[in-house]
Amino acid sequence: MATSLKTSSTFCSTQQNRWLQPTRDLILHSSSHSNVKQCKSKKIKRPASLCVKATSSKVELDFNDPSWKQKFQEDWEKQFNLPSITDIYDLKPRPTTFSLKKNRTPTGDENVDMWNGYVNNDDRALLKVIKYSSPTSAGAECIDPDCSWVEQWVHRAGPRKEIYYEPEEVKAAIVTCGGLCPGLNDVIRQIVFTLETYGVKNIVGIPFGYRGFFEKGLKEMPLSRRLVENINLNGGSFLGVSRGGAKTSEIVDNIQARRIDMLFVLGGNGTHAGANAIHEECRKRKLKVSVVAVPKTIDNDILLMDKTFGFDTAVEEAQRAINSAYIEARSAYHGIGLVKLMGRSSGFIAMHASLSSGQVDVCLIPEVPFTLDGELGVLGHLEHLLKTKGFCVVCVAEAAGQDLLQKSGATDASGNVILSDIGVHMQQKIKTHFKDIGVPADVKYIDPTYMVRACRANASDAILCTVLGQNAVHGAFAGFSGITSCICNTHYVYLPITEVIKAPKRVNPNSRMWHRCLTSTGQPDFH
Ligand SMILES: Nc1ncnc2c1ncn2[C@@H]1O[C@H](COP(=O)(O)OP(=O)(O)OP(=O)(O)O)[C@@H](O)[C@H]1O
Ligand SMILES: O=P(O)(O)OC[C@H]1O[C@](O)(CO)[C@@H](O)[C@@H]1O
Ligand SMILES: [Mg+2]
Repeated sequence: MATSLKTSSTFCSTQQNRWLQPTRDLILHSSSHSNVKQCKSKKIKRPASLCVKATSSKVELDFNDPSWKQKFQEDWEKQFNLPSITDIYDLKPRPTTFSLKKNRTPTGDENVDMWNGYVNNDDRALLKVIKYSSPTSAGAECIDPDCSWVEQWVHRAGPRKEIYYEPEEVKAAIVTCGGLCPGLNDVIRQIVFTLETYGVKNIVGIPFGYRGFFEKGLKEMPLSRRLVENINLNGGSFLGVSRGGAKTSEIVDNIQARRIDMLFVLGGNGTHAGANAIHEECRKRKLKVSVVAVPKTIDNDILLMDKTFGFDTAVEEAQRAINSAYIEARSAYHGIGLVKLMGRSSGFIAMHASLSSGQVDVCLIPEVPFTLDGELGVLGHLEHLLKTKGFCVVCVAEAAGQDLLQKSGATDASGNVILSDIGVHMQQKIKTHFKDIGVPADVKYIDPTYMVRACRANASDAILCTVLGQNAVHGAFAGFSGITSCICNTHYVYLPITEVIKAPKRVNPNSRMWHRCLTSTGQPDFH
């Protein structure tokens, strides 16, 4: 049996704790009748999880081959190579116009050559820094059976000494798509500031997401440092956002008609897929356009990066809801505080808010199945908590426990599944349960919904936004396109969009972070 896993995310093999993360499409060959699985082509006996085939690059890894590591790294290099407008055009670079050095030489020329503040195109950052000694190490991400150390380098972000656009001739556009997220205005602001520093004069905002490219009556907004100076003081998006309308061809017609040279796209998974489609279409039409994305989502569900901007702020806001639930529960006789937090496909906000607040007794996330009823169910544990400590707080991620609910089958304008309401369901179940067993319980349910994202970025997000926004502009001037500006392993890097959109990032139930959360809540397994 060959199972094609169209994902670059860590995926759990048949053996728990054994996680593989070669960021490419993988084919897992397994024999259906035995626990010992074989690599189909080589007939090598080893667990299924260790038979890895990189289909996208047609490189099959055979770990008995002494040069497998070199092959892996060559393949990695190809995968993470940054697409550039120089791939389709024979372009001559020019010296950059970006310089922070204000001192001038006696002749009045900027002393650009002497300044060493540029990033070399060959600079790299390491994506992973832990050497796991065994696949059974907590959170291990292994490539081969011995969990060998393999360097996985990605391209360092920042200003280059040479650029591929004449700033005076550039028209740059910014668009914000998907749901709101703290920090959108900070990124818009920094993109504008940095473009102006290069000398760009023609900067426009596209209103209301991708819709602004084709909806009649929506006009582009001229942007300048003066106009965006204070927009970071408010949440939301200065340009507006929207979902739906994935009309790549029309969008690119519009880009062509408006003579846009650089497009900065702020958004989540969907937006990145859209940005990559625009980049591909521009390439097909041989347009000299750089499409650069900046990963935005409170959900923190984009692959490979430490975090997306807005996530920290959302967690901080979520903490306030948890604190209110705690105070309500603590002050009531047999109080049960229940908080539902956003996260379309992953439990990062719930896990981090539970950890940071320290007030949560039970944290439920979509990555870890649970039951409500029965001996091992959540309700029984709540009974125990009321008996032993008199009150409790539950934090549930919106995508958790969907298997317990009827599916609506509905989708939003972008095609995202509309989730059934686990918060309301749990509230009812808890009330009914305690009524049935004749134990008083005072349930206080809080759903902070949009409050966690319709706010201004906190300090750490504001800094992240500043760096990512600036680097997005540096990336475009360096000629890259189809890339995203992000933070990996604490360093600022560029990744090809294709590598980050293969699947949504999800909480690894074998990670130390989830285990830390369990230690903090003290909750048992609920299944
Ligand atoms: N596969 C795709 N190809 C092209 N465009 C897409 C694709 N998926 C989504 N889009 C477009 O990207 C935009 C944003 O998508 P979506 O609503 O899924 O938000 P998102 O970027 O994932 O952010 P959020 O984290 O808020 O969900 C929409 O206009 C949508 O039409
Ligand atoms: O803005 P909308 O369409 O209500 O979408 C809400 C969704 O957007 C997010 O805030 C970001 O993806 C999710 O956490 C949530 O499920
Ligand atoms: Mg999305």
